[in-house]
Amino acid sequence: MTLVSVENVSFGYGRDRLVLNDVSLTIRPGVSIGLVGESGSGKTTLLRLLLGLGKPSSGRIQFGDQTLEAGNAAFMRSYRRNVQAVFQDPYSSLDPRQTVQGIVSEPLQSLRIPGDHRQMVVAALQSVGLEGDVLGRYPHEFSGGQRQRIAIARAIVARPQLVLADEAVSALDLSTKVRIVDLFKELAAQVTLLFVSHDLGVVAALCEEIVILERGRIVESGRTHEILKSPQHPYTRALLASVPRMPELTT
Ligand SMILES: Nc1ncnc2c1ncn2[C@@H]1O[C@H](COP(=O)(O)OP(=O)(O)OP(=O)(O)O)[C@@H](O)[C@H]1O
Repeated sequence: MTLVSVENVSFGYGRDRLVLNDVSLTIRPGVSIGLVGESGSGKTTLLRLLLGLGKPSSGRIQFGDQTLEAGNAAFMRSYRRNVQAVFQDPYSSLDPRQTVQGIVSEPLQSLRIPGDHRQMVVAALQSVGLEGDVLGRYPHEFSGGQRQRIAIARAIVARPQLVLADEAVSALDLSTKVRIVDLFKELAAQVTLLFVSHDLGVVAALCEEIVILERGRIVESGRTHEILKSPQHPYTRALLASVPRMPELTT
């Protein structure tokens, strides 16, 4: 079964250079995938296309049996219900004028999801390790790690099938990073993750499968432990050699 498939997708911002070149990958329910590559390899661009924030120059993205079409409002509503995102910077990704209640309930409101929103928000906050007493507080009252928990609560409150995380732990200090990676690990039992990172150590700790992107092309993909054990492509070997692995994350 397939949740989302990226089929032969190419994309360029300008006319002359492709930032993504014939990229194909399959996201299956329950199988978290790490998308790894150096800065500029096209990870964020692929995530933007997966969110419907841009259109492939060629190829397509399928959600079930439907093709992702950013202009199709009805499709996008059901897609957004199922596909949510967490971004890198927990300082800029939360609206400073909104309370935690407002921030976390935003997908419920914009997707017009019926039910007791307050209760759903409290449940989402609890599953990221925050208590309901934070509801009336504002982002500036929280640390970076707590803000990232709030952003994760917002991503899971509508019970999506897939969460796209873009360098979601990169801006955090090491001990906070370890705790948020642990939280993502717990979440991976309930929701499929596409975890974008330049940090192979983090991805190895979280994802069953890895896709390696080099300058817009997939050079290697497969099961994480196999790729870590015997990387086939020189680029993967170079990435493995250059990334400091964190022992507490790789067990
Ligand atoms: N809005 C844009 N307009 C033009 N070029 C862009 C734009 N956004 C990204 N690029 C270029 O596309 C390429 C891929 O960028 P992208 O941000 O997708 O890579 P990345 O792997 O996510 O890198 P990073 O880890 O640094 O975020 C880079 O060469 C970048 O300069």
